[in-house]
Amino acid sequence: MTALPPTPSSTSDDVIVELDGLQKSYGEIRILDGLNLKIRKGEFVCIVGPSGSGKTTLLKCMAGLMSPTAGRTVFEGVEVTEPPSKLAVVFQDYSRSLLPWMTIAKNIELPMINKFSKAERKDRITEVLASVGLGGRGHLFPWQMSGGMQQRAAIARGLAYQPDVLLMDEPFAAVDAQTRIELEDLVLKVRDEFDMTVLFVTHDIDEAVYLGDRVVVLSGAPTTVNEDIVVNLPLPRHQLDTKSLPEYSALRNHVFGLIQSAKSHASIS
Ligand SMILES: Nc1ncnc2c1ncn2[C@@H]1O[C@H](COP(=O)(O)OP(=O)(O)OP(=O)(O)O)[C@@H](O)[C@H]1O
Repeated sequence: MTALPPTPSSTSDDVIVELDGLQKSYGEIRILDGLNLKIRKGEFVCIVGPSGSGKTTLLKCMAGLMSPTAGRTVFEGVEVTEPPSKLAVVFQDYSRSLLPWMTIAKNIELPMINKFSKAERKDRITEVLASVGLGGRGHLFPWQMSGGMQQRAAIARGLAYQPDVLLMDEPFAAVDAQTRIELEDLVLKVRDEFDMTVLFVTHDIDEAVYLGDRVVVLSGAPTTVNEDIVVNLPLPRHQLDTKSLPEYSALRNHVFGLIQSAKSHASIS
């Protein structure tokens, strides 16, 4: 069997996001059980875990959309107590995150209105639409676009104010398989273009191993980090070449095994 890469060393000066004993309970039920994690600038970190392990809860706490019960998230050296301006979130449900009565250009402009001049906003809209393959489509309304195009628009909106960190919660779960492949490669491209750190939650183990520089595997709730795996697959990733590598199969099998074991623990306890 191919040897698995080592667990990353977590001490580094260029840590951009740190989870420090993050705990979250809903009433009496503890979901996140003291998570510790360091994410370095420029990393693409995928988070996988069994259904109900608290992935969305974790992202909401990191984004300042929800307060933890204990512990904290530190973003660029500052404890998160409200949504940080240099952090953007892309959710799974693009149909609810885009406003249907506004064109795509207006949707993208909205979060920038009090931050940039009109001319700057116009330039940024043009730039991000081109980056996500929607150049010249800004005049369309969301309901005039396919699901894949709407999700591209949602990504463009996240990119428009040039966040340092992009949090993505199952962003491609609602699109067809072909579109999903295109969007995976799109997100790798914009990560490089915009020099961003990406934290990407997914159910899809293949997707996590394909995209990630690291894959963080969560246990079942009450959730801790089960394993933090460095993905040493060559860059740039390629849908066919990367997925044909024995190292790719070894990693995906390893992650699959961890999730299965977390699920069986969850059903026993
Ligand atoms: N606002 C809330 N109030 C009470 N319980 C909640 C709330 N939000 C989530 N939960 C519960 O917390 C647990 C974790 O939910 P969460 O959505 O974070 O998990 P997840 O890993 O993202 O799930 P999935 O993989 O199914 O999307 C679930 O049992 C859920 O029912």
